[in-house]
Amino acid sequence: MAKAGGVLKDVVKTVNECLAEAPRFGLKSPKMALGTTEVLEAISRCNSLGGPAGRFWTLDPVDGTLGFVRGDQYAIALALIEDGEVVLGVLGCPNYPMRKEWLNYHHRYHRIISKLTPPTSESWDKGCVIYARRGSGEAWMQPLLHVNKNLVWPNSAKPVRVSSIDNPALATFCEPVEKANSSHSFTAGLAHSVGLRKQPLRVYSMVKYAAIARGDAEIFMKFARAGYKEKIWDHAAGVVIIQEAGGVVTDAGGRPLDFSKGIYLEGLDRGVVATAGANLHDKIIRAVDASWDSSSL
Ligand SMILES: Nc1ncnc2c1ncn2[C@@H]1O[C@H](COP(=O)(O)OS(=O)(=O)O)[C@@H](OP(=O)(O)O)[C@H]1O
Ligand SMILES: [Mg+2]
Repeated sequence: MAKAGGVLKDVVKTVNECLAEAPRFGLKSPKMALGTTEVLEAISRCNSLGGPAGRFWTLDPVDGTLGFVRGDQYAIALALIEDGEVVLGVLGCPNYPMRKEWLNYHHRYHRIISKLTPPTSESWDKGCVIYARRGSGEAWMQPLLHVNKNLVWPNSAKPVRVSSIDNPALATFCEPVEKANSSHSFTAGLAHSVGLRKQPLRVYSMVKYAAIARGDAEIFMKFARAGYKEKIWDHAAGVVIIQEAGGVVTDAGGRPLDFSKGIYLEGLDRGVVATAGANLHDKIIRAVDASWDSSSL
């Protein structure tokens, strides 16, 4: 209980610190700091079940729970959904490495490497926030700088764009780390049939979406076991970010993910396929069709 009280105090403090920053974004701050009851009341208003009409936020406070507890990749994913369409997506990726090769390393190795390689002054070591607004044709990446052990968020976002690689032999595909979350054997078969030559990049969480948007990988595939229903908060932010960065995201039938049916991606056809471009996307979708019936999914 004492611990929960401490967390609540921290939450109230953080909420008020954020509200005090509102004028920087052209919004009004409340005249007085909010008390615990008011913050709890605001939180308990979060009861949307989604659906086709209206406007709501969807938040995954820790996406990639396993990655988080292992000190590896995880994401904080926030998206705004309006009338069933994702209109804004923000992905906080606190462990996203500056160098894409580091995404491959085992996290313990990565930790050692990052200790041995001090961050350079104008660059960053790890951690970024990626965001995009529907229809803007742009996605942005704000590096998180670690200054004197504190996270600093200077206003220095850079545009990100998907990779221009469309040759499968040069493309990297990423997928969930856990076999239980997506069939590694099915994606290995697909990879072989479309001519992907590189080892899969297995990364926890929606950092996979971030990797496609940043151009650090070209393909993301997830094929969960039959009966598993994907949740909107595990995809919404990533989908709009990849699309605005120039990529393609659909289900395995080539249809857009449907965020208008409540908390699940109802009607999702087999799995999720995100790619940097249309050519890779066509190839994957055709390969799924060709091999689906003989798969055990
Ligand atoms: N059985 C099963 N099949 C498919 N998907 C599942 C399954 N169980 C959970 N989940 C959801 O997948 C989210 C983690 O997906 P990842 O792509 O990060 O997978 S992995 O951790 O890299 O293996 C994970 O998100 P978090 O709970 O936020 O970690 C779940 O929402
Ligand atoms: Mg999640």
